[in-house]
Amino acid sequence: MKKQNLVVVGSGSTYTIGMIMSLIEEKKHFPLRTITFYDTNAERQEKVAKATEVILKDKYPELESFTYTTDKKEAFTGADFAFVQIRTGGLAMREKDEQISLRHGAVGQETCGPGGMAYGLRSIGDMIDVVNDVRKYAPDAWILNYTNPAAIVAEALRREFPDDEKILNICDMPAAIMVSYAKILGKEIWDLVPEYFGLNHFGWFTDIYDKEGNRLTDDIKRAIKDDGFLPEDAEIVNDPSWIKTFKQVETMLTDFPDYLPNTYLQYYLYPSQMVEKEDVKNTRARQVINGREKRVHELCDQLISDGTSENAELEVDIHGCYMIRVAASLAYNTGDTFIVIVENNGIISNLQDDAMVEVPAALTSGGPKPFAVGEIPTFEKGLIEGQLAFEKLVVDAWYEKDYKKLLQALTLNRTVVDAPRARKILDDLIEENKDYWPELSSK
Ligand SMILES: NC(=O)c1ccc[n+]([C@@H]2O[C@H](COP(=O)([O-])OP(=O)(O)OC[C@H]3O[C@@H](n4cnc5c(N)ncnc54)[C@H](O)[C@@H]3O)[C@@H](O)[C@H]2O)c1
Ligand SMILES: O=P(O)(O)OC[C@H]1O[C@H](O[C@H]2[C@H](O)[C@@H](O)[C@@H](O)O[C@@H]2CO)[C@H](O)[C@@H](O)[C@@H]1O
Ligand SMILES: [Mn+2]
Repeated sequence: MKKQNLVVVGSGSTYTIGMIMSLIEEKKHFPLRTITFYDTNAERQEKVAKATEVILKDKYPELESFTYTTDKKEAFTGADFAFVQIRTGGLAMREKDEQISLRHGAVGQETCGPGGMAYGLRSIGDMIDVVNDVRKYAPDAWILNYTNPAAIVAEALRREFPDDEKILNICDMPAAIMVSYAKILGKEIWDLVPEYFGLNHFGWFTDIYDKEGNRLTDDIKRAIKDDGFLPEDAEIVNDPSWIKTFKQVETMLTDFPDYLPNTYLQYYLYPSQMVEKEDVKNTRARQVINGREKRVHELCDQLISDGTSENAELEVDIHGCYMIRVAASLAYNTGDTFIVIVENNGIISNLQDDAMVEVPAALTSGGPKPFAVGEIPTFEKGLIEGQLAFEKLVVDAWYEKDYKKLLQALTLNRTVVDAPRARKILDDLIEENKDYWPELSSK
């Protein structure tokens, strides 16, 4: 098995330590020769890198080298895989997005509605730069992207790099949901075979099977209706916000029983209820700053001062394992099935070809081979087409620097709807995003 050279882009991320633990857990499936960290923020990167050094010394002694750098050439030369997880504007800008939306009575969320639009307009330029930089020094590397909003980023990268067949955008949410299904069924996530369709953070499981072909969908639906639904992945199992989110699946399933929903549909199906639950002074970004970010930084400080990982609480999570299993399937041509984001081209037969859809695909060294979904029903198709138009308008607006298209996008979005409200939100977002968005043409 060829050992891989991995570069983590955005290595100062709050997810990096979990990713490292997952790389250690999964070393049989995805053995590494080298790990390199790349980040634009040297200080943020250094804390995570120094803690990573301690963990790797204890748990990955066979690794040939671990380095961290802010130099692109040094980072990307020789890479086989780039795992990309950047956040342009940081959690501080996420908080602004969420607060502005909420102040105008709309859902304040990282990737949905106005927050998703604002974040998308910040991410696109940096993501295009990252791909160009990786390609300059590692023309054949796989670029696996987690950077959000993945739907908007994927659409922009599709337009910018139409011939690049080694960029793959993925999301861990369907996998995190499957971890909960697996728990209900008394199985492992990797024993389950999903049938799923939609856009990123906007989709449905139509069926779940086991590897022997037994259909388990009704068992899962029954269990959710009888006992409710809870997160089970280590990263979110005790998080009150995620517990609330998973509980909402039961309501969605009662109202719309045909398919098992992605948790993110709560923001589009119950926007008023979501707004009522939120506190503008303590949106999700603030909870993450005081929660995951603080916890990860304290853990790094402890590892660095102890010089050993013996006493540290280190956990493997689905976020890291999912990315790694995807990479292993691409690297070693195993053809395993994962839910990934690809260009439609007839997969969903009654949806436009140029949509970036989230569907199961067999991952081979020749890339993802998605399975046909066929025709989808009117309700889900209608919802998807509205959301897709929103996403495409946002990317149009970034390229064309067009205010009008952003107003159209927000007005179309189910979390906003009202045109005067869309305009107020947009104007406030423009003010706060001066350093990140392109300067927009005429109002
Ligand atoms: N696709 C998914 O399902 C999924 C799941 C979890 C997180 N994410 C995404 O992963 C990303 C990281 O999340 P986080 O909460 O850990 O954020 P974070 O702010 O903690 O980390 C992001 C890191 O990226 C660095 N960075 C910013 N711009 C950069 C650039 N141009 N080049 C290199 N590095 C850069 C920052 O300095 C920071 O260290 C976000 O985009 C988040 O939305 C996606
Ligand atoms: O609000 P946050 O920052 O806690 O989460 C936002 C992200 O939520 C999803 O990722 C989950 C993931 O599904 C779960 O397995 C675990 O690793 O936690 C993550 C969140 O903490 C979503 O898929 C991402 O796109 C969001 O960025
Ligand atoms: Mn996601």
